[in-house]
Amino acid sequence: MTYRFLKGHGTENDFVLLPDPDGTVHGDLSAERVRALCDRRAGIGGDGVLRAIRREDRWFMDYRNSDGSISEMCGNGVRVFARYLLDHEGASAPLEIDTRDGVKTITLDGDLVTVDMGTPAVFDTTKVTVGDVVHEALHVSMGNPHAVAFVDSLDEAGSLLTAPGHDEALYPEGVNVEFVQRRGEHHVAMRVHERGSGETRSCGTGACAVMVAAALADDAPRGTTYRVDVPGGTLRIVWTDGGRILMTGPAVLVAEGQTDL
Ligand SMILES: N[C@@H](CCC[C@H](N)C(=O)O)C(=O)O
Repeated sequence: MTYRFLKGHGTENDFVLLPDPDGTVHGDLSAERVRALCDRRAGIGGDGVLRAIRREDRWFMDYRNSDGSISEMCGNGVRVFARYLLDHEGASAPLEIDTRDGVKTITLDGDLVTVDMGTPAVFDTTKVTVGDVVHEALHVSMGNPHAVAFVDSLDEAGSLLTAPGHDEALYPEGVNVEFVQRRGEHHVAMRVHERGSGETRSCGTGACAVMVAAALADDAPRGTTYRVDVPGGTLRIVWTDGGRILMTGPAVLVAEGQTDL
């Protein structure tokens, strides 16, 4: 069967988007299909799949990592998803998108897309390991799990071809690990190993977790905007007086086509 897809990215975190308004085109969307679509040599290529399902008055983002696993939330993905709804489904901002982590509100700032990512949950510190080196990391949930480790140089993250070691009991379903280097006042840079996708060029929820860890370490007043550089670009993130995280960044659709993968 041939079906429609679009390809897009947010700070080079890239996705295959599958329009499936009635939820009937893709059935259960097997992990095998997701892996085939995300394969960078034999498929379309992507860090994950965004399936767009219409549910009564809202669209639902069914997000899958490139290994076929399901995650609660994808920050870059939801901006790309919003771009699709704005450009192809007649939506206008502000708009609401349903996710496994609840409803996210989207606004526009010129070409950039802002997502209200909700309230972070901050837990105790934990440990992550790269080779023999143990790093202290802060456990932050942005709906999905993160461990944020500050380093003097992003090279300390190593190749990130394999997942950093982590506390299996704390993260029974795996964790996204961010390594952060300070670049200046309210300015950090990060690399990430994403659960289910490996090292990616950006992770929106990861950048929010990093901002939260940096703001807590800096004792920064609420309302301070942080610049978070990722290998694929820059995100701007603020922790509001109301305790919510707002993330602003690009969202681009680059291709559209038909596939029978
Ligand atoms: N790239 C995403 C996060 C995708 C999900 C993550 N790999 C997980 O398993 O939790 C983002 O931009 O937030």
